[in-house]
Amino acid sequence: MRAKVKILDMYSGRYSVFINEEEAKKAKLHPDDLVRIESGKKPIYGSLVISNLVGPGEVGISRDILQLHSLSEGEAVEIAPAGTPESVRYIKKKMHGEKLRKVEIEAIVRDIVDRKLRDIEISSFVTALEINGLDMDEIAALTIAMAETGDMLDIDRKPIMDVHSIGGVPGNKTNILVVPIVAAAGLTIPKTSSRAITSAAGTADVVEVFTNVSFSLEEIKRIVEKVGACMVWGGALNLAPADDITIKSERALSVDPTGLMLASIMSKKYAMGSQYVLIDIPTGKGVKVETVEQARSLARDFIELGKRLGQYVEVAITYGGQPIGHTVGPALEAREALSALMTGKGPGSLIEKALGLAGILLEMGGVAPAGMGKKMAREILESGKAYEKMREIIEEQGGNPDIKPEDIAVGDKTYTFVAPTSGYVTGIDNRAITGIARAAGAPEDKGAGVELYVKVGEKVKEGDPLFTVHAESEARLDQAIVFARRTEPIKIEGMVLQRIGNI
Ligand SMILES: O=P(O)(O)OC[C@H]1O[C@H](OP(=O)(O)O)[C@H](O)[C@@H]1O
Ligand SMILES: O=c1cc[nH]c(=O)[nH]1
Repeated sequence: MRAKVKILDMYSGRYSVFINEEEAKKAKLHPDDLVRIESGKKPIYGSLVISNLVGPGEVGISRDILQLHSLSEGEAVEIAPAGTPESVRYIKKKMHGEKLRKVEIEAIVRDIVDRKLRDIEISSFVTALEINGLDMDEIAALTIAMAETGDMLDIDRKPIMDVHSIGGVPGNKTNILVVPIVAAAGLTIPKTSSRAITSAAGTADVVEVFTNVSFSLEEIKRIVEKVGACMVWGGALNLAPADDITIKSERALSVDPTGLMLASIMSKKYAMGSQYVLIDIPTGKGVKVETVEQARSLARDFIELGKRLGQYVEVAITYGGQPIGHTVGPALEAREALSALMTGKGPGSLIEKALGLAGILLEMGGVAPAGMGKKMAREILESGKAYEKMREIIEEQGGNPDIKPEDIAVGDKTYTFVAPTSGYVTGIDNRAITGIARAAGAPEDKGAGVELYVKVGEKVKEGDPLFTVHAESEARLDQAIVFARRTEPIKIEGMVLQRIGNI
């Protein structure tokens, strides 16, 4: 059918194409059908919404589509049902546990990027990967397809360093310290991050509290050539564009299938032209990797994948048994990271992890002798050079370099949980802490999150504050309180752990 474009002032979070009820009946189109819009340029695919927001002879376009395609009000286009793409058959193959061929993986990725696959099909792909996994041939094919369906950064500098965490541990604002330390040592580090996947705050969500994170590739190039570093959101660029689309399904399901995680991380590194990559694998109870053996096996996969992509990869297995630092949630984490950069001091878990990772990168990049990287990283942090570099990054990315931790607003609806008994903190449940922060509204509500007053091993007295939940609305705060009461986020025990009766 022929129709005139009507731009609808809305974002639906997907490619939505609106058609009037009468027109849909005539054209035998049904809600959520995949339709193709032909305008003489690249065809656009979207899911059908039947609505009287548009009149007969009109096709409504949500603003999501206009982010990557140019269509103008009143433009004449042709709408047709698109039919099920062949790649759905390949997704079903993976559902049944079969190995996918390179061409099949390429077809899935292309169809994700072209929006020929709808949310339900993408979620099915993510679920099939969570259950049946991918072998290294499939992972390498997926990584290259994800990178090559997008743009590639070409910076004329050497060496190009990069760091990426597989995430999962709450409060992991570590790379916000690592990047400026490494750049202050003169190395180039164009860092891209994703938004939260399973956590309450991805690095991109936290950095966005200080400054912009959405840039074009040309802008990134300019920023990196000027200050040697950036801290940007991968999803804003047309860089491995399938990544951010699959992450939406992963976030909704709170899963991060291993093969997809490897491809997600390494496709972004490949597209940024990174030559030396450090991967952080937080390991411990309640995170993505629970044992050191599993972490070693995943480390080998990252190193092998790096070899196939021509990248030198090292891996740090880090302690992830409890949250990093004392804050969880974008604004709270931004405060803690900024304060650590300004003063060179902060919670041991944050400072030691950041210095450890930065030290490895300084050695990998050849600016610190073997074994001396951490010491050099500490000097850079404590001398204020890392903070100066952070100010430059914030400014180049359009933020206020003079921002202070206390300028950052956190959710003013609060509730503090106290110790029900005296004893020792014997465990902090990572999943429960993330769940509370997410129930409070993080990462979308930047001020939402959890502030922890105790860490494992500390002694507490009955009534001592354990943690405060921050939210931006009373309703969200209530949800977080209910969630917290259903779980046991902080375990307190005396020296007698259990009493076994004589029965
Ligand atoms: O913890 P979850 O949300 O599962 O993982 C996502 C986070 O992990 C990575 O961290 P970084 O950018 O290397 O610091 C991602 O980029 C993202 O910020
Ligand atoms: O960028 C990231 C980080 C963790 N897991 C992913 O899938 N991507």
